[in-house]
Amino acid sequence: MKELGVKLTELLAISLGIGRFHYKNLFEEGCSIMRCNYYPCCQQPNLVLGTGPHCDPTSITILHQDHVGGLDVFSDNKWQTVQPHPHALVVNIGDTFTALSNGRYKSCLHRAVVNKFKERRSMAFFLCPKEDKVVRPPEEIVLKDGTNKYPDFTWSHLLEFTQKHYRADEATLPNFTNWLLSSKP
Ligand SMILES: O=C(O)CCC(=O)C(=O)O
Ligand SMILES: [Fe+2]
Repeated sequence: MKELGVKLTELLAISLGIGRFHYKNLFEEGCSIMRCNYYPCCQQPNLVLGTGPHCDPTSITILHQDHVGGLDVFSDNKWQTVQPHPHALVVNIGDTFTALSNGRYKSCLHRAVVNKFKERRSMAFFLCPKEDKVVRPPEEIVLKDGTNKYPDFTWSHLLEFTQKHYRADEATLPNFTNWLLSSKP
């Protein structure tokens, strides 16, 4: 999975007009995360969310959902179902890649809903940078954009923020930025 994730960063780098292997080093030695989600059936699915609305704080998520379905993404101002496909994986951009692309790639707001009749499983692979390496967009992009939209940070700091201080939601990145700037001496 990590190999696939790193390949995806190559495609993203090409699309940004920077060197294909620009992000390779950052991720190759990173300690990525695999999460297995289990959603039991629920008598009152309208009152419950399997996973509340959030953007993944990580860089790229590669998700496999079973045939039941329940993943929604927020797009064009509404929640839209991502239909499960047995031969397809879902790839989402996370907050760290938003920062790495100076905001050109937006992290994807999503959630998982439950249903009354069928339990559901999904597996999410989160590509993470090496913990102590600095997350910073490429110089070429910052020069073109005229500004660095986010302060430099390390994945270990964002991980700490989302594990100990803040439950990931749609505003993790701006809140993390404020936390980082206010906690710096
Ligand atoms: O179960 C799903 O489809 C989504 C899970 C998810 O968003 C996550 O694990 O971060
Ligand atoms: Fe997620």
